[in-house]
Amino acid sequence: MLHARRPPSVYSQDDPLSFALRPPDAETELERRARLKREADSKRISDIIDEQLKADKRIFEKSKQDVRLLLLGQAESGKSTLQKQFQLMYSPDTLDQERASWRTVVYFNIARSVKRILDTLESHGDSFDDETPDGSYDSVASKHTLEAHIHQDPADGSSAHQYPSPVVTESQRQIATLRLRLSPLVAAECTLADKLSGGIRVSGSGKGGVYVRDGWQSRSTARNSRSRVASPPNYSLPSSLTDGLNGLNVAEAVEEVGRILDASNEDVKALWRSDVVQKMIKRRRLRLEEWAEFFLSDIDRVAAKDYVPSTDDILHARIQTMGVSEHLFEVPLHGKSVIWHLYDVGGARGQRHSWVPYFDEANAIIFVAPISAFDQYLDEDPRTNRIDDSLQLFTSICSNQLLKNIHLVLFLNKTDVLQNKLANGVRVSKYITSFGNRPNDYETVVNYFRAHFLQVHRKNNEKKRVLYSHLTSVVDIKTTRSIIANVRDSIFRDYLKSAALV
Ligand SMILES: Nc1nc2c(ncn2[C@@H]2O[C@H](COP(=O)(O)OP(=O)(O)OP(=O)(O)O)[C@@H](O)[C@H]2O)c(=O)[nH]1
Ligand SMILES: [Mg+2]
Repeated sequence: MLHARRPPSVYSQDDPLSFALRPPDAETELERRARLKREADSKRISDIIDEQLKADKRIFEKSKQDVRLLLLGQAESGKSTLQKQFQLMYSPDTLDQERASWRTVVYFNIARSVKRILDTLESHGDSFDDETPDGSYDSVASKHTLEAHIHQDPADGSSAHQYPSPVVTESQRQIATLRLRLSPLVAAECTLADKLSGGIRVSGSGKGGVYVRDGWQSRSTARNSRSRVASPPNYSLPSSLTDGLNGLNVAEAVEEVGRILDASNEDVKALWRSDVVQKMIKRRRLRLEEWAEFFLSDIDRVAAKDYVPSTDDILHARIQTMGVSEHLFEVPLHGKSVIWHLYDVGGARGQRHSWVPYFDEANAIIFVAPISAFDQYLDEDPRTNRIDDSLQLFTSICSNQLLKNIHLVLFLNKTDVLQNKLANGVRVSKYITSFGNRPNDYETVVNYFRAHFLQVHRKNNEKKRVLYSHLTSVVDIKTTRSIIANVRDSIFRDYLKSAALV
């Protein structure tokens, strides 16, 4: 075999690239130095690019080890509240930084609740006949059979009935006066909604809720000024105060609403404590959300001049999520830290399409179902019972092929609200026919609903995956903290197995 001898040159004679890089035959010393410098510069740049590529690859490899947790469930189920609890546990500083911006939401929640109370009173002619025998409203309440998923008209007793009274009573006169005096606060509701949403209106937002996207906090941060202008001495607020709200920036508008609330404090209290409102609540003619009662019952504190939202206030404040918002946390594991991506989604029907792109990469889901909602109907579709909707949604999550191998956790939430409803005599069988004659106590009701969710899971579980279920009240810091620790450990166990780290 012939072995051709190569010329003793570093530049191959045949390789076109080497040929191109070959120094010119007649190179001066100056040209040689310039060429070497050029080559050194190119190599330096090339090395930097290589390093960058390696770093990107390392980040990519590392991000493959991140945990991606989806919080799913219908609107108002408690997903964002749970996200706040994660934040409180793993990134409390960021919650502190946002604290001031929650004042806008709390004021908005109060203004909206006052408006709802006044609207309901108006539809009843500002009076309420308490003499109607107990249970008479329930004769029109529709019933639901969970197994059959039958949707009927809710007619839940909240529809408007006129109680015409030829004589204006003292109580009606009082309400009419309060309505007038509270008009600046009611008018402020619209402005706050606009400031919070950045002017975005979402159709089908039910009770007229406000949707916010990720990062709304920076838009609505208001200075918590301690040197605010003193409140007007009485309640006769000039209409220019509210007319001008729209022209103010967010911080100024919130300060202005703070002044209005401070001045209206006694009127809000009088309305909230009035016999007619309390009777309507007791007889379920007026149904306020959890957060409305929470803030109205503590109006002296919230309406105070130097009000700063407490952590409890932040957990109770209500604002609807739009789309999907991602929150990053460093969660410790065996002395190292793992990045958790928490995806908090909008749960209303019109928002659910935005969840799907996150299914592929997710490691775990917490499905949040509010079991207190047996007597409520969807804002988006008033014919659908909310527990029924939760069960349908859970069915589609359990049966989704993309989610077959995902760690699945179920939170049966709002147990405190359920307890209150049952203690106040609300009977499950009025809304859910299949509940039948079972005792209307907490234990029985919880077991009944839990059994329905477990059944959905069992029927859609070819892969024999475990379902971790918890009874929760995610506004409660202490219990939620220990449940989150429990969920974290169970997710990590699966995570370590799949990462083959044990
Ligand atoms: N009392 C009580 N209130 C709760 C509980 N969980 C959530 N809430 C309240 O219910 C309201 C709705 O909760 P969110 O966390 O905003 O609901 P969500 O699931 O994020 O709703 P969307 O963003 O519309 O999908 C808030 O005012 C919460 O404070 C609970 O367990 N008990
Ligand atoms: Mg939310």
